[in-house]
Amino acid sequence: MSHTPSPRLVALDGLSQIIGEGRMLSDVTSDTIWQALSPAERATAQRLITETLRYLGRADHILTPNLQRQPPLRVMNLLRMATIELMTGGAAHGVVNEAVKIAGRNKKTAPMKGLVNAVLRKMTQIGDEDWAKAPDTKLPGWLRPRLAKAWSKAAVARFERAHAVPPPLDLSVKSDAAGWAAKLNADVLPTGSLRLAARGQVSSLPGYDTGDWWVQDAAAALPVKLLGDVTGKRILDICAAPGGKTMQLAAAGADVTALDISESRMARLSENLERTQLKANTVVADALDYSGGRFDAVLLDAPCTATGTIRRHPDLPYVKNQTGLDSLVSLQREMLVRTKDHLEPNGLLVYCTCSLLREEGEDQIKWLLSASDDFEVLPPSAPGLDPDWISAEGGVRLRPDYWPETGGMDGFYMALLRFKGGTPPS
Ligand SMILES: C[S@@+](CC[C@H](N)C(=O)[O-])C[C@H]1O[C@@H](n2cnc3c(N)ncnc32)[C@H](O)[C@@H]1O
Repeated sequence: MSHTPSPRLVALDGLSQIIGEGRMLSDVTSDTIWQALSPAERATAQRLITETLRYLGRADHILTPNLQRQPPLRVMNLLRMATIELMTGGAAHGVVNEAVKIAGRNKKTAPMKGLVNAVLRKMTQIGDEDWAKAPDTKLPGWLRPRLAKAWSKAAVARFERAHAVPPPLDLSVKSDAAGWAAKLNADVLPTGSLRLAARGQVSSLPGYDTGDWWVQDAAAALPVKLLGDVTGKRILDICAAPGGKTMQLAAAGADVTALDISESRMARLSENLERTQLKANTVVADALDYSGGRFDAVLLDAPCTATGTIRRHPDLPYVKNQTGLDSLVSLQREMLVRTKDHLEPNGLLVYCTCSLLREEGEDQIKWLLSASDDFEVLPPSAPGLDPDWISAEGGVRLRPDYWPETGGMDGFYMALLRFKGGTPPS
């Protein structure tokens, strides 16, 4: 008898930790039990978790009329996972049997084997149309009203629609976008990123080994472009890891210093630089303590709720909360103010966050301008930048419901500012 755990069981444990304990998927997958799975099994377990979280609202809508009362969370998660597998092409017999077996393996859930079997058999009768008609997964209570107030209820429904669609694969290329688009059968987006329709093993695509491109959502690639021509400029990239923006800056000819507090994430940045044969000075430090002289430009990609990336990371709504938001807003403000110590007079600052919340975007720039006379917002310009994206205070607001016909984009906020020079040192 094999002692290796099944991917479905590992996925169920992971799911319960994400939904029940607010652990991040990236954290869960680093547990030792995941190392006992083969790479293909790990990919299956990860896909099961991601899809269950993505379609959880739909699964609950279909499951609820078949349940007299809500079963314990682990059983509910087992039913959700199996239902979603059934509705996305899983073989009925195998999915139902395995779910019943998993229920039987745990003392607490074993008495509910019959329920799991009966409910899932009903799920095998649900047609594709009913599944497609079921409502999208709703954003959580701490986030939904806030986003509705900022962007309207209709916009939030469109965000939820966008979150239900698996995102395309976007790449940033070192050079020759058109040539790489032809080799990879990709489209060149208006902002210059490549978009591949087909998903698959990224590392087996042409150009991966030679480091000609890296994975980066089109929205995440825009902040660096606001800096214009960076050739020969000294640029401090604060909160740089794993290095998507560092690589863009280095590829564009800047002399980059990449700083991040996390040693392990910085190790990934170094690996990425090595693969792409790009160069940057790397510093592991707390941005609030760093004093490394003055630069021509600073890019601050501040830590945030990452609510703009929910379509890529459907675990985020379970992991982040209101308390987290409040402390992130304070940290972002401290980091913004500290950029004065790193900028030459007239130096440029790009502030950005992958958040859908005004609190971490528009409001931060408004706050900075009201708290200090040292900065002014400059009009943003970049290839493909739609004037409709420009917000009242002069930043750029990107949302997951933009570009719906070509596969959407991550939510992001960015603003370009000029440092006027500040108070001369006494
Ligand atoms: C949004 S991610 C950066 C993504 C990166 N700029 C890119 O394009 O690949 C935010 C980063 O902020 C870093 N971070 C969080 N707090 C920090 C601090 N106090 N000082 C420096 N870096 C910090 C995290 O380790 C994380 O890598």
